[in-house]
This record gives sequence, structure tokens and C-alpha cells, in this order.
Amino acid sequence: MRKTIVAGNWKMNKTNSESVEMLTELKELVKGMNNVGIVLGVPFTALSDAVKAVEGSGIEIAAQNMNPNESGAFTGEIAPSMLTSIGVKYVILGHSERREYYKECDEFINEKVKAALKNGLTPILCIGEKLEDRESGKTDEVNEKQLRGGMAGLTAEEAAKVVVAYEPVWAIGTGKTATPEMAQETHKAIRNFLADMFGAEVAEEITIQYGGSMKPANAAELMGQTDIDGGLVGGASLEASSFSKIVEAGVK
Ligand SMILES: O=C(CO)COP(=O)(O)O
Repeated sequence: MRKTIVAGNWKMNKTNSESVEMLTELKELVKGMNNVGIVLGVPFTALSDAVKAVEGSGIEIAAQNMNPNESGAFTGEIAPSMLTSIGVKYVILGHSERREYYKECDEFINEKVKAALKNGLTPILCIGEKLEDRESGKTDEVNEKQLRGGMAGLTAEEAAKVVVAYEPVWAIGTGKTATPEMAQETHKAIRNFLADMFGAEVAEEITIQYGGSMKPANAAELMGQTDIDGGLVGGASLEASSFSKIVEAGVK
């Protein structure tokens, strides 16, 4: 059975000490909440202490980006081994903010997905349509393109290790959530594309998270949908109390 994973994406928020403080609080609040993966995507500067702060709790730490190269002249970048060497287990890749502000394309994201897998990191591959795509009936087309682009060249075995996060761009940070029915419909379409790419059995195993204004008030209904296997939470992951309520909503 596929795993429900609730991940937080702090984006460009929290200093190192603020990160440790929140995680120390969270650790207590989610004690005993088994059956659900808990992941926090923290800024690079807080990764090392974040890993130490959650030790023994079952919470895993994610980076929010990564360079696909092993090392070299890439000023300002972070290599996969730099993450694994300090105990980071996940990496968020292809977030719509990186696609939009840093012009990341599917090919580059695909290189990162491959590099993550090669290094034993679980990639959380973000895909999602913009408002104009949805309004012009292109939702499935856009998601299929980003999915096929991001996962190009993977074997079925590798694909099974990827977590997909469906984040409709119009729902990010806007307070506008896709209705559970709308999200389910798109998640189902994404799973069908995965089945076409890697076979139905593998598609059934892949965790597909929903992201975009997920809050304690709507999390249970969203994650209660057949093809929604957790969440990628922005704003509501910054406070331990709200994030732990979302994790609780994901406990099966
Ligand atoms: O972008 C997101 C997570 O990656 C979602 O952000 P919000 O939950 O703040 O809408």
C-alpha cells in the first residue's frame, strides 16, 4: 500500500534557531502519529541542526532544492552528497516558485530527479497548472508534460521511489484550495499518466501529495480522497500546532 506523507515546505522562512525551536515542539506533538510520513523542507542553513533536532522522532528533513552535479564550479549551489552527508533524506524539486522565478525547465528538473535517486535521496517532484491553464482546459496537458519531463528516462523501479506533489499554482499561498473533488480528479489523471509511463502496479505505489493552501480545516477531506496521499504544506507548516493537526488528519 502506498504511503501517506505530509511534508512541510518552509520556503525562505526561519533562521537556524527558529527552525530548531519549531522542530523541537513538533516532535512532541506528533509522538505516536505513526502510519504517516512526516517531512520538513527547511532552508539550507538550518538543515544540519534540523536533522539533529528530529533525531529518533521519525520526522525526516528535506532540502528545498539541489544542483544535479556532484561537485565543481557552480557558485552558490548545493550538491546531492552535501545533503546526504548530513542526514537529509528528501529533496523538493521543481517547485512552481523555482520554475517561475529561476526559470527551471523540465529538463533541468529531470537531471535533479535522477541525481537525487542516484544519491539515495527521495525526490518530491512538484507539478501543477497555472490559473490560465485551468481556465483554458489545459490542466491535464500541463501536468502530463511536467510529469513526463521530470520523470523522463527513469526505470519503473526508480519511478516507484519518487513522490509527486500536485500543486495547482493558483492555490499556492492564495487561500484558494482546489475542492476535494477537483483535486481528486486531477490526482486520478496524474496516476493514469504514471500508469501509462511505468505500468499500473507502479502507479498504484506512488505517493501523490496535494499542495496549495492546505490547512487543518481542509486537510482531512483532501487526504480522504482515493488518490490523494498526503500534502505538501507551505504556510500552515510554519507553526508546530497547525502542522501537527495536518499530520493528524493524514493518519489512517
Ligand atoms: O507551495 C506550497 C508548498 O510547496 C503551498 O503553499 P501554501 O500551503 O502556503 O499555499
